[in-house]
Amino acid sequence: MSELPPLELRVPATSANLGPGFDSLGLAWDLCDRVRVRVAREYAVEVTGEGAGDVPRGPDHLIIATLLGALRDLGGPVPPAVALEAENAIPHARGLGSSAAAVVAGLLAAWTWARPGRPVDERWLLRRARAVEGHLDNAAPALLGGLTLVVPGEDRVLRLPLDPRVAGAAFVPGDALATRAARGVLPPTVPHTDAAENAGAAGLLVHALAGAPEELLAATRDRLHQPYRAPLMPASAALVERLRDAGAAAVVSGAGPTVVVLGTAAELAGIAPATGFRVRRLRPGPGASVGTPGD
Ligand SMILES: Nc1ncnc2c1ncn2[C@@H]1O[C@H](COP(=O)(O)OP(=O)(O)O)[C@@H](O)[C@H]1O
Ligand SMILES: N[C@@H](CCOP(=O)(O)O)C(=O)O
Repeated sequence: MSELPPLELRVPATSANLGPGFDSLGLAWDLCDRVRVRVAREYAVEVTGEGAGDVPRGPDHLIIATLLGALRDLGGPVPPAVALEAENAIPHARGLGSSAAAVVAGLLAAWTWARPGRPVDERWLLRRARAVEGHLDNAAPALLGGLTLVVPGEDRVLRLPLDPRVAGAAFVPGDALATRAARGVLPPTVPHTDAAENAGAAGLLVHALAGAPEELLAATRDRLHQPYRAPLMPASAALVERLRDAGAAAVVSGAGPTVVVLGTAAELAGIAPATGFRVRRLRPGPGASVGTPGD
């Protein structure tokens, strides 16, 4: 068991949905959590940065629980305990994919211990991620980086072309909102006209992100989730409206309450701060990586 090597992982923040691509489109950012795991005699968890005071310190820590469950699924080896050190940069419960990043970290660590030297089986990883998360639009870009598309119901992911001029600006509010709560307010059915608008906008968004950033404002309209969630995040909803009225392609990141603006770096240079939000400038980034410390 002690032959299992210590591992170091980096996993990015992600914005899922991007407006009309509910549960299907997602983008990885250059904002990463760093995690180290090693076999230990007793559980030990050291966390700095985001969520440091809130996350569990034992086997119920999301990364450790995911790692142990996945090792069992892969037929072991399951260590007696795990020591984990995390430097968290991704805010928790703000719509930037912190839980998907943690799940991808746990799954990649499990695969590396159980199948050393073998490239990760994407279908296995996505199936496991969906079992924990319930949707894959964060886990896919967290794993692969860049812009990704998943088709709900299929454990398959496509990496889509992304114009290198595209960047982002995230407005992160102080208040948290659990994704589970934000999914809970969505209605079981939506009007046909709204579904049709979203289908068209999602297609236009793929085109805009591939090389037509001037279309981003029209391409980021959403009727499927943001209107229903607005009462849970009134300040974010008001900010989206204000930014869009001023011509910026603002959307709710994931299930919110972070607001993200998509545009070229030149367009985003003019973005002003908003009261009650921390602003973080973002660039699209690579997917998760795993190695041994010091690699
Ligand atoms: N790095 C992490 N380590 C441990 N737990 C985490 C980590 N990231 C997220 N979590 C758990 O997931 C919760 C947030 O997940 P969720 O509501 O899906 O929001 P989001 O993924 O948008 O940040 C946190 O409150 C915490 O319980
Ligand atoms: N499609 C999901 C995305 C949730 O993303 P998160 O970063 O808020 O966890 C949804 O909209 O519920």
